Amino acid sequence: MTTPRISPFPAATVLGYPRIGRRRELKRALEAYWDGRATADELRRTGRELRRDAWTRLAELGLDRPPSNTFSAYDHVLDTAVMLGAVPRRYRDAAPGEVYFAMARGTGDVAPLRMTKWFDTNYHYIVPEIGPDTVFTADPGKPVAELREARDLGVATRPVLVGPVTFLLLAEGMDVPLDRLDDVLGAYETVLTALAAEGADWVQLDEPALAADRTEAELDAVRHAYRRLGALTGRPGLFVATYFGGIGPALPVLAGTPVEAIGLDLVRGDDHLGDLPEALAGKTVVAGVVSGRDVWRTDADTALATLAGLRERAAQVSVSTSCSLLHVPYDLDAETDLSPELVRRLAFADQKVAEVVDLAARLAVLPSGAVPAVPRVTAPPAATPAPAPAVRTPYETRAAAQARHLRLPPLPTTTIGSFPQTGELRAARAELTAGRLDEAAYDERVRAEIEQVVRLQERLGLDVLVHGEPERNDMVQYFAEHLDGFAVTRHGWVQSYGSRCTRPPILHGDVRRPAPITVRWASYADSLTPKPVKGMLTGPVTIVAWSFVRRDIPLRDVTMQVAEAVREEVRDLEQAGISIIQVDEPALRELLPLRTADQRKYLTWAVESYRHATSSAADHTQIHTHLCYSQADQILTAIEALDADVTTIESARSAGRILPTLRTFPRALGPGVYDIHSPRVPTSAEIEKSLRAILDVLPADRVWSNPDCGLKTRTYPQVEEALTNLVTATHHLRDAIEGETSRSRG
Ligand code: MET
Ligand SMILES: [Zn+2]
Repeated sequence: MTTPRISPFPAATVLGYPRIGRRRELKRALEAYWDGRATADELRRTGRELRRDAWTRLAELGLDRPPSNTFSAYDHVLDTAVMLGAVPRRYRDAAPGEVYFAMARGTGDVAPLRMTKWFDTNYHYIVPEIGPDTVFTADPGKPVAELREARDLGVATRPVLVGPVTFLLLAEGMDVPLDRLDDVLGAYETVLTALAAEGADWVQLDEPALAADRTEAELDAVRHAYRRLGALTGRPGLFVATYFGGIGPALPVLAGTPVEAIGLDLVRGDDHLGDLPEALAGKTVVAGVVSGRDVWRTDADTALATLAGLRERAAQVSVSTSCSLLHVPYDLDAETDLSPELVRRLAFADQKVAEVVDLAARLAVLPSGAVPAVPRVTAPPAATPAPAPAVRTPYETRAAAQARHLRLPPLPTTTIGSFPQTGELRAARAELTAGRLDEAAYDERVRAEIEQVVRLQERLGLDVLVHGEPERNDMVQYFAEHLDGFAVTRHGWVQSYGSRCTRPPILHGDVRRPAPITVRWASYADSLTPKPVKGMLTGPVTIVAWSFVRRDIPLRDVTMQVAEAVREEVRDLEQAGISIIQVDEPALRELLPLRTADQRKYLTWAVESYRHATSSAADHTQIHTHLCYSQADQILTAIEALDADVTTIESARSAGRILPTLRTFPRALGPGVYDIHSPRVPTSAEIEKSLRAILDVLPADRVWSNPDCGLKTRTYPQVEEALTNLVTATHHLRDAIEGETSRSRG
């Protein structure tokens, strides 16, 4: 084994940087390309410009040797799959330039790869498919090209790759994905060699999977992987970045391998600090003291104390972000509407880069051995509402009261809330924001839209109607805009997946509801029709999950404050005569802690907050909840504990895989019968088949018929056709059920 000659790791760094563009240039370029309005060359040019801007900006901010290969045309896990040659056979027929997007988005005939959330973030990655006979053929093209591209601009960079262990653990298609480790490592060796030949002195391998519970066998795989890569001749320096939490037992394992640098998330995983293994003495510790997951300014004194303490124990300490800055907006300076008091507390990506640079400078002049005392911060007392007596009467009693009150047919048909957001509606909203349209005129447009949506649903013959959510730009932001304690940004976009971005609100103070939020829209819809109209609210957990949340009081207390506001809204909807109220919690699973030991505590307060929000409802008021995205099976007990009368849940997209686990669910359920993510309209035969599969596992008197999720990303023609088919299929089965009931009554 030859010991590589490796230059010192930079004193300050970031693990990654946003890539969608300050004005969402990548989003626009991708969508233009997909619609045929732009060529592949134009798309490539946008990519090059965005990379150039990122490297230049990082250099301006004082960062030496920034990361490269953090750009992605869609997703970095997908990039890794392609780099390793793991392209499933069914995509190989796509035109050469189209294979990548075929995997991400599907083609006319082939469905895309599955997509799911990246650890406990709201970023979604494309799930690689690895089978026993996947052939790994390394293609270092992308990381090598970016390294070269940056060098041509005069910037030396550190290529970033998803690490082999995390890559395999995220893949599906094998019972024990790590069985393929040696084959994958062969491909990584080729890539590392190519990068070294191109002049990379360091390569960053991201292993966030180490922040979750890992078995002994998995830790053995980590040891094996980094011993093997470490033994490679002529390789670059290896920096293994871990993040999203402490890595516990994986730390001594990593420290026992030849990797030169180890990245630790010291924002979430400060439990590391107590027992840093001796072996770190020879390593560079890349200390993630600046949070990459939130928008708060770092407390410099606390961070400096941590860094100085670490320096006593490691060969070198580099100051870093806790994870990639992918999860925060670009630049606070672009925000002109935030209050100065709030701005003083905030840091977006560029401000965080400045923080790591500044901390590194302060650490450098701190005499060695000097460990500043950690300042004590006392959290302000919070105004948390005491949980309400969170029990409704037993389900059977409620269900009977609701049946009398609502008189719904078997297999009631409904939708999840949103209807298509038309271009006109978005334009009207933009006009309102720009001050070219007044509130009254805007409200008129919204009402007109509500009326159309109600008429459409009546025409389609749906049983429980919705108002269609036309007033909402987003299911969280809309509530944030109407609650005290939140601020919303103008340009604070964060990539959610592919070309999709969200603008998370900033929850910075005590939450209060100054006035009813949704009541007038729901009441208006209700006034137009004799059919029941379902009120539509976002649940407390989802509101906090999709916001940047204050850290001075526990998340549980923040969530209870939000729950109190939702509770007031539920009460007001009920008083306005709305007898079905849906409180959505699609993010319940997302906040689930990565470590099993922490999960129960979270689920307890999450459920408590939901029940606080909904438990004041009268017996005859039917509470619905909605969850989407797969993996609901992992938290089914908590979903049951929400105690909603009706739970609608995504099922069609994942081909009914969740159904067997629902067999014993004690209350009514609406597993989706129509995948709203696809522009393809399902036939009534297909929907009937889905419904039959549901009726195979659930009693007919507890089943609802509805799509997987809201319809706002679809077009009206698609929605009309799909819902027509949904109603036809449901009526067909309903007739059969009613026939049976009358026969058995004899
Ligand atoms: C991501 S869940 C969305 C639920 C919401 N009520 C909608 O229909 O859009
Ligand atoms: Zn949904």
